[in-house]
Amino acid sequence: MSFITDLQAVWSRHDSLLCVGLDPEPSRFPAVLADHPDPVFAFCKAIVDATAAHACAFKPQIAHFAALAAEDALERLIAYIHEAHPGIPVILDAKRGDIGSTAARYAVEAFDRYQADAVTLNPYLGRDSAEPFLERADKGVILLCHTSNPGAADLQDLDVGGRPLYQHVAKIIAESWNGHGNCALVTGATWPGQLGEVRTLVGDMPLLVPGIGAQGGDVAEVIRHGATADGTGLMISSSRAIIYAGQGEDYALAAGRAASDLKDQINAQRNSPAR
Ligand SMILES: O=c1ccn([C@@H]2O[C@H](COP(=O)(O)O)[C@@H](O)[C@H]2O)c(=O)[nH]1
Repeated sequence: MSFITDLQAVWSRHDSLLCVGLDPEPSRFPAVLADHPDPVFAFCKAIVDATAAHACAFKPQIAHFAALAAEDALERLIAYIHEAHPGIPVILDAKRGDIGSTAARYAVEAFDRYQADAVTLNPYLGRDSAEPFLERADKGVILLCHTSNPGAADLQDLDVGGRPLYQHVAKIIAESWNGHGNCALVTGATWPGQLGEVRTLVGDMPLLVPGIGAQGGDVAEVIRHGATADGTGLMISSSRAIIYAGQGEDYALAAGRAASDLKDQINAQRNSPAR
């Protein structure tokens, strides 16, 4: 199995395009974890178990672990997801990008140390910077194309020879970097027009779409502009709106309900006659 085949299988098995983001921030943890000896792992594990049935992927963001010196918790968490919820891909959101020799070490970090199924990369150092990741044909390589933040337009929308820069990124990756069929692109939910342009340029390539929930993206717009003809093609990511849905002892239950509700909202749009 590979990242892409696992993703296609879980889209169908869980009838879900929802990617659950894991961004632990201890200041937002429920009081019940205050004296826990291993709070980051315990919090994330509870969220994973409560949301797994509704998820097509998990996306831990590495800075949220590294800032806490909790890389060990991240390693154990990914191992736990593979063991307890096999077949649900883990995307390490690390946005790596560096010269080839360093990129090779980042690939070892993501795929061998952390055992991630896919990793996010910044493509702006060019093809050689992505090569150590691209050559791992069973792993997913998810490259920033049009990000969800307000400043995304500053550079990514700049006109370059009659086309915005992000469209060049989409075309180059689809036409040249995707020789192993293991590429995907990050396109933010908060920029639905650009999401639609990317979909047109890259065919059925999977798109990781952050920006639903805390950043205010619109589910209907994402499905309308981003879904493939068969109603898949998307990993629609939400972190804070799911993992901090509840503050009490039942925080994991609340996260499970938030994930289930968002999955249902997404599916209602996938099945809408207006699509
Ligand atoms: O364009 C991008 C790329 C990555 N992210 C990451 O996704 C989550 C979003 O968290 P929410 O709580 O759902 O807003 C976070 O880890 C970002 O680093 C993104 O938001 N936009």
